[in-house]
Amino acid sequence: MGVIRIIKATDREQLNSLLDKRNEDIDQLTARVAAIMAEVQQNGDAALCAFTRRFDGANLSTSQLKVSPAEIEQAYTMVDQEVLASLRLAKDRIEKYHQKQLSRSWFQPEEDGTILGQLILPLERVGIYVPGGTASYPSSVLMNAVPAKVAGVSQIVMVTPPGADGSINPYTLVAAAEAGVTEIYKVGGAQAVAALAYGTESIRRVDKITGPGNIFVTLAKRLVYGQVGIDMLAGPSEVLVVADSSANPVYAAADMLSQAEHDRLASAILLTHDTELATAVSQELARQLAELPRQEMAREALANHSAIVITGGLAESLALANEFAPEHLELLVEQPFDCLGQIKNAGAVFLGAHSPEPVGDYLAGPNHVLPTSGTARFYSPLNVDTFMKKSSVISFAKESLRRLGPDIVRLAEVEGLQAHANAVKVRLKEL
Ligand SMILES: NC(=O)c1ccc[n+]([C@@H]2O[C@H](COP(=O)([O-])OP(=O)(O)OC[C@H]3O[C@@H](n4cnc5c(N)ncnc54)[C@H](O)[C@@H]3O)[C@@H](O)[C@H]2O)c1
Ligand SMILES: N[C@H](CO)Cc1c[nH]c[nH+]1
Ligand SMILES: [Zn+2]
Repeated sequence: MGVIRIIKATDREQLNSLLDKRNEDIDQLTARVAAIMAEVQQNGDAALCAFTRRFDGANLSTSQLKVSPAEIEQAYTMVDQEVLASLRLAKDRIEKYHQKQLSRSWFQPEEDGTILGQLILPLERVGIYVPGGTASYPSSVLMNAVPAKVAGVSQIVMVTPPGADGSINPYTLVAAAEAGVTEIYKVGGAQAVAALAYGTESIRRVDKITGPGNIFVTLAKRLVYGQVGIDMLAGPSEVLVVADSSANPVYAAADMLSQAEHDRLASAILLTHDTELATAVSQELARQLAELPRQEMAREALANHSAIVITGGLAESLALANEFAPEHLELLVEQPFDCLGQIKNAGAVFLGAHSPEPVGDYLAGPNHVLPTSGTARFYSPLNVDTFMKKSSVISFAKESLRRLGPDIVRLAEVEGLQAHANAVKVRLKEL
């Protein structure tokens, strides 16, 4: 038995267990997450400090939850200048890409003077979750804060778990300063999501929570949805590689491991009709895995949430990819653009041998906060619209009401809503 199982696409039972497993853990953990959130709702900052001690090992007083300007200044003295330049390059590319998404309010006049339109406005106060449990994620700071800034959000509140010494990774802090984050709090997990949703003594509640995180963060966002807005469910990372005989097994394995190393619950799947490639990728995975610092985590992800699936051909691989609706879909095939028209469900699609998934994680430009667990069936990547909301605008001219009023009255009466009809009738009498 290798580091990953090889199954046949005709083995529906195995395939279903792979698909269902994604929700198994979710059901088991929801109660635990709900209990954490109830505690924050009742005890505010004191609960935040207690959970931060328990889960992150950091002993913070309530007055230390908020990152001070001095801590940000100190972070700038600690970072490598080359990395800072790379962060700035990434920020620029992400900003340029997201500027293309910005929609503006519009107004459409009609001939008789009626004006219809849409106000498109930024949200006022958003909370961005930046993961920080087992790795640090300055890239996720940029992916959240840059589109928020492009949208025109004035208050961008960041939460991220501290290390055991109570500090935040300096690159995370510097990325936040570069991207225009306005408040930063040292708290992570479900407790941070609860604080953003309900508010505590030191964290004022927000209008919407965005950002990725582990299963605890993702379930917490699901629980507060409705009380606040959320972007999507962006949980443990996933990559699904569709490969034909032209694919390089070294590349396929490296790309699968790039996501497997995120989390024990991460998933890396290869769909191919070439059995020789399947064997070569399996061997490569074992070889490359042995050299990774986070091999323990990646090994678990490969063993429990991943597979190589042998399909009957490229068409079947693509159909199955749509069924998985993965966060990241890589097309390691000879003619990737020929496949694009058949893709229905994927957070992001990476075409060809020179588009490994980490290109998108860091600086291609598109957002790396993407839907997981099959939710790419209905969710989109984080984008500028996530940080905006719309109001319809209706200014009816006298002539429009005279002409269309009788239709409104008929439609209201057929619904049995006489008061609605009357609001038009009292005016029609005078027109
Ligand atoms: N889908 C996306 O767009 C995307 C993007 C980047 C990262 N990710 C994912 O983000 C995640 C980052 O995970 P992470 O763990 O490193 O950081 P994280 O910040 O998401 O989670 C760390 C927090 O989890 C909580 N936690 C840990 N164990 C707990 C337990 N037993 N009970 C209750 N709470 C507990 C703690 O509060 C801790 O502070 C990974 O799953 C990665 O794949 C997803
Ligand atoms: N692959 C992650 C999204 O699932 C994003 C990320 C950030 N840093 C590295 N990777
Ligand atoms: Zn990644």
